Amino acid sequence: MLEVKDLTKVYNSQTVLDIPELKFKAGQSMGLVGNNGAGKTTLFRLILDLIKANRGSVWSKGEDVSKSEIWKKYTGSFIDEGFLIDYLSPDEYFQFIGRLHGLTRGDLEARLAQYEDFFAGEIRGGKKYIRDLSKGNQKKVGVVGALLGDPDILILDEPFANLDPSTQYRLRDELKKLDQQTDITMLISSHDLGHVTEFCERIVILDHGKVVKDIHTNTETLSELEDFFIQKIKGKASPVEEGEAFSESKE
Ligand SMILES: Nc1ncnc2c1ncn2[C@@H]1O[C@H](COP(=O)(O)OP(=O)(O)OP(=O)(O)O)[C@@H](O)[C@H]1O
Repeated sequence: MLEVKDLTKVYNSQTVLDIPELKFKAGQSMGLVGNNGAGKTTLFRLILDLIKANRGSVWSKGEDVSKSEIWKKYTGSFIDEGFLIDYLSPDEYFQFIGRLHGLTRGDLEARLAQYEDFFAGEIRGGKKYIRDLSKGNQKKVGVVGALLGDPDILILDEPFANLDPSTQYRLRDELKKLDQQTDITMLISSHDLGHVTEFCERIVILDHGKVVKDIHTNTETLSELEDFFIQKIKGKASPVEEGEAFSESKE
């Protein structure tokens, strides 16, 4: 479904991402974790063809994302506010996204109605431009915008950041529901280990641009992750742990 091959990104002579191989099968949900600067956003930007790799490629349903546009139709994503059109109101923005996906007004309203609780009455029907919304409310607009096209692949960079606790739980439940009820492939980065272990069947840890753990989520995963990051503070975390890689036969 989605495959990263021998992917390298270098900034200022420093290799910030180096992933020999990473595969996601259709319907899989992956939580991407790692400390600040680990390379999570860089990986997502490369998958979305927003930046150019120094080496390697990303393949979506058999197409090289840097050489094809087809994947854009079935991929929903929200990386940061740069994805928004800040001089529009949220409703205008949703209408714009709806038109991109060929949704009728009725379809759009039906899809937006599902997120009424998530919006908590602060997003729709107002006169504010997106640029005047709080960071958390901008995030709500971006995340829902990414979901409106009913994507096969969903990529969200730190969707829980800036959201109040109640909204974080709402979003977590929405993503969990999506994971359980659809065949969507989700790649979600987060600094909240609890949220991603709650609904992602697979957790990948990036450290200094490398995949150092690739875990099938189980009841021990949260404590394994906590232990990994605690060991990092103590300077004891191991480099790439051989044999931990997610089985390739999953693909
Ligand atoms: N445009 C750029 N120019 C130079 N260096 C960059 C650029 N973009 C990212 N980097 C560097 O690449 C590394 C990885 O950054 P990235 O944003 O991918 O990390 P991250 O895991 O998403 O971090 P965070 O958790 O803080 O969001 C960092 O050292 C960052 O400074």
